[in-house]
Amino acid sequence: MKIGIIGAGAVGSIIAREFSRLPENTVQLTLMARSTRDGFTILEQGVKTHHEIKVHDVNTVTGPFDIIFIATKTPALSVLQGKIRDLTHADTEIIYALNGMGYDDVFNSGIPGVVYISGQQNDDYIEHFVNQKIILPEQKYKYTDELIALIDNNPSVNFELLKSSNFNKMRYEKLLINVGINSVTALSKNTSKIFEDERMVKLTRQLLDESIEVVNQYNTDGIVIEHGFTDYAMDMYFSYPRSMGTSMYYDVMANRATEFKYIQQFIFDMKQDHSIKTPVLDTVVTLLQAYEKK
Ligand SMILES: NC(=O)C1=CN([C@@H]2O[C@H](COP(=O)(O)OP(=O)(O)OC[C@H]3O[C@@H](n4cnc5c(N)ncnc54)[C@H](OP(=O)(O)O)[C@@H]3O)[C@@H](O)[C@H]2O)C=CC1
Ligand SMILES: O=C(CO)[C@H](O)[C@H](O)COP(=O)(O)O
Repeated sequence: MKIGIIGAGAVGSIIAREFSRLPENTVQLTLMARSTRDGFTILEQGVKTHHEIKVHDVNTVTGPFDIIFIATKTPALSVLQGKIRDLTHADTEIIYALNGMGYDDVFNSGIPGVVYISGQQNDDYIEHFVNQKIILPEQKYKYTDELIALIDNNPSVNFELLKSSNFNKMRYEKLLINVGINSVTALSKNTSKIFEDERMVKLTRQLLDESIEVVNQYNTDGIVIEHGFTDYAMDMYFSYPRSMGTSMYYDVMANRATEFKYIQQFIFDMKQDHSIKTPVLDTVVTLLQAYEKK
């Protein structure tokens, strides 16, 4: 089976590191990014390890692959639209290893994923904080089912690639997790340290409460997010290392475009009338929109 991973940052490198432990006679792996390099270094629990997994310039690669993981940032999706034809065949399964919602139709055979991998790409190494898990919708997959079986039968691969019949709810929950922490870390330009401040906790809770209300009132998937989800999300944030940022925080710190269009803006756009007052969400979206104006 031929697997391509586009994106060799915090998420793509962890996927590549784990899948590279699958037997070569079952999986041929190609890791791609915007530029070529001979490998990458991951810092985990204070230890740096170099992995000699070649990163190819995506523009020099031709497929076709049976499975492609897209682990870029969402602004790259439009750039990849032209390239993807060279990398796929009629049955290629394209898995979005991305945060956010609203981009599923960019590729015809796109499969959404809920990504729980937390890390940060620095200049010469990638810091991995917690989790290595991707959840997919419960359905039959020609190639991905085979990959899941290979992972399950290889104890050296420490990666959870799961299917869940509860996928739609999990996806909204991950979106809400990102709306909460990504907004406040990006806009304060600070890491999870901000949750030492009671006012930041209160603000984040209000943002989550408003966003949950929007999701519950307007989603068309029959999803109900329990109001206790705010406590669950806050407990998750409190458990993060204080030095851990979010992908949106790192984007803002590096003065890059953010993924707000498919995260905060997606929830904001769900509102079809003014029956729900969402002052914190509205302010967050306005500030992130203003940040994008270059
Ligand atoms: N970081 C995190 O903790 C988490 C991130 N996510 C989500 O996962 C996705 C990936 O995030 P993350 O790994 O942090 O991102 P990074 O910024 O660390 O890495 C992005 C990678 O995509 C590559 N890339 C960007 N544009 C293109 C392009 N046009 N063609 C080919 N490659 C491209 C970059 O290439 P190059 O290296 O050459 O610059 C880089 O390797 C995002 O949607 C993010 O929100 C989800 C959960 C956690
Ligand atoms: O859920 C996570 C940890 O696994 C996320 O990494 C965390 O909530 C921050 O968001 P991002 O996905 O943008 O890094």
